[in-house]
Amino acid sequence: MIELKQVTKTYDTGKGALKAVDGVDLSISSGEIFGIIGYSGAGKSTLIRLLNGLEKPTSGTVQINDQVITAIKGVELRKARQKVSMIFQHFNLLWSRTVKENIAFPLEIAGVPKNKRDARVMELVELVGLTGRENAYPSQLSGGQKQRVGIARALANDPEVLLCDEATSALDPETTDAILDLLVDINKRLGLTIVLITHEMHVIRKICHRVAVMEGGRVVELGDVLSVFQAPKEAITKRFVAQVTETEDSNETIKHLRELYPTGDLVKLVFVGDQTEQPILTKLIRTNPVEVNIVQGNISHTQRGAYGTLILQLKGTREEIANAIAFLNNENIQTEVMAND
Ligand SMILES: Nc1ncnc2c1ncn2[C@@H]1O[C@H](COP(=O)(O)OP(=O)(O)OP(=O)(O)O)[C@@H](O)[C@H]1O
Repeated sequence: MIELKQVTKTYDTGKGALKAVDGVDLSISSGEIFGIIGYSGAGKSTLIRLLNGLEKPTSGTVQINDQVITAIKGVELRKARQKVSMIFQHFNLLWSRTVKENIAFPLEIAGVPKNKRDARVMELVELVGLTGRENAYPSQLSGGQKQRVGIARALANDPEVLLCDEATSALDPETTDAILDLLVDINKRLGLTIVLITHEMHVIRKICHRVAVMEGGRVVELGDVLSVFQAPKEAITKRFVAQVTETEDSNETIKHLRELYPTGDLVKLVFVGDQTEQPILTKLIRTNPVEVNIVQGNISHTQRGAYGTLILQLKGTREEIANAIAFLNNENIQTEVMAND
């Protein structure tokens, strides 16, 4: 539904030309929650402005559904842009208007008559969980409530795509989670395509289906969130993944665990997707005479399933331990012996 082909955006700065976005190819499906992550200056904001036609690429094309938005202008472009809405880090609300009036604003601009507007506003207020706060002013709302107004306003004219520009970066962790849950709910209920930019891997892990990692204007890694978390390829991706996973296998950690559990083998199990739902450990203990201790574990949940690692201490004869590991491999669990007797 969204197709970027060889998109480049160059800015003329005092010090010469700067490629903010550099040869980006992207294909985002309808109904997908797609995350773009990168550090400051990576080109995320520029890319998102290219998606809603606020910026024109220096070269390349941006297509949304069957319309190449880089090829249209004037009324046609304004119409196409109505299908792409946006929410912002600092909410961008009108401070002199109430919740209801803020949400009604895009409807007024679109020329929706007053009686229809009121009904639509109440529908949106309910959708984003603001019932009872309709007449409050933004200054009377918490950060999370302000973003709910931002979301309701963005949805007013039934967009096909919602762009989120660091939409939870100004919120505390608990409120962030509530807003992310709301975005997932809206994605499921309305089938809305969501493209979000962030520098927080937690946001990607919690709600995205796929992720693109940007560095220096380029997309350096792209994939299903679960695969990227399980096996990040680029150094920058590994740094982002490390934001939300423990690094259990540093030499120091292994040494520390060995001191705590001096006998048997320490074996790391890597789980992906459905396996985390299965009673693998119960089966292991029932079918193998080894003694099993759970030493450390870290299972995370993404929109595409769970992934994670578990470190076990396996005690028994060499043959019993080898059989237990073979059993796990047979169940499609990756294993790695971190230390043995
Ligand atoms: N209008 C502009 N004129 C000149 N340079 C710009 C302009 N907009 C962005 N840039 C430069 O382009 C590069 C990418 O900026 P961009 O804002 O897209 O990155 P970002 O990943 O969104 O970072 P941040 O999270 O800090 O906004 C930066 O070096 C920035 O200074």
